[in-house]
Amino acid sequence: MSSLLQGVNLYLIGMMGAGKTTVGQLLAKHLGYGFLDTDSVITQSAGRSINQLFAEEGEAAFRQLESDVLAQVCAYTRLTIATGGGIILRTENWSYLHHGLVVWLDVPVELLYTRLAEDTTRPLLQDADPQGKLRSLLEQRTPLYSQADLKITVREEQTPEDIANRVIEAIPSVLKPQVSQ
Ligand SMILES: Nc1ncnc2c1ncn2[C@@H]1O[C@H](COP(=O)(O)OP(=O)(O)OP(=O)(O)O)[C@@H](O)[C@H]1O
Ligand SMILES: O=C(O)C1=C[C@@H](O)[C@@H](O)[C@H](O)C1
Ligand SMILES: [Mg+2]
Repeated sequence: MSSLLQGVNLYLIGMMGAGKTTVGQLLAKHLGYGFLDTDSVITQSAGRSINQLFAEEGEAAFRQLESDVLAQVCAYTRLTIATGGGIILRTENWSYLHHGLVVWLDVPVELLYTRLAEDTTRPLLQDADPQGKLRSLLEQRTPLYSQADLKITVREEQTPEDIANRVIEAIPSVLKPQVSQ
């Protein structure tokens, strides 16, 4: 599989709680790739949590940091990159994402909500109706997530390892082997 990918980066996109970070780490291991998480790069370099960045600088400033990180990351190869759930919002980010193979982890809202119900680290879910918020964000974002090269629909019983394996199995369907002359 690594030889088919030829070092092309894998970008995981999808909603908060979709499993981009969890599955991305497994995929990197399977592919012999490095792993990066844009949210972690941002929080480490800013020395602040995502909640703090949203509260102190605002969402727009966070989105700018996210674009800056993505622009830097795409200069490297052999990486699996877990992105933030909103990376798909800026058109300019797509010019970077399309340098690699983009995989959408599509997870039903009910499952996202179960996973994140106790989680306080996602500022956009600090809402009176977090499940409704997830539903409306997914509705707004679905046309953007749909621009991925690959869509992996996730069911409740699938473990992160199952999902990583499904991604690996699906890669050949979007990458044609190069024919040697
Ligand atoms: N297939 C799975 N089965 C069960 N739990 C999972 C699965 N994938 C992820 N989780 C759990 O769901 C939670 C959210 O996963 P994760 O942080 O990987 O999502 P994310 O897509 O990176 O979210 P964000 O966009 O907010 O960074 C974590 O607690 C993780 O352990
Ligand atoms: O879906 C989103 O907009 C977000 C997802 C997270 O990964 C973080 O990037 C942040 O909480 C915003
Ligand atoms: Mg993540």
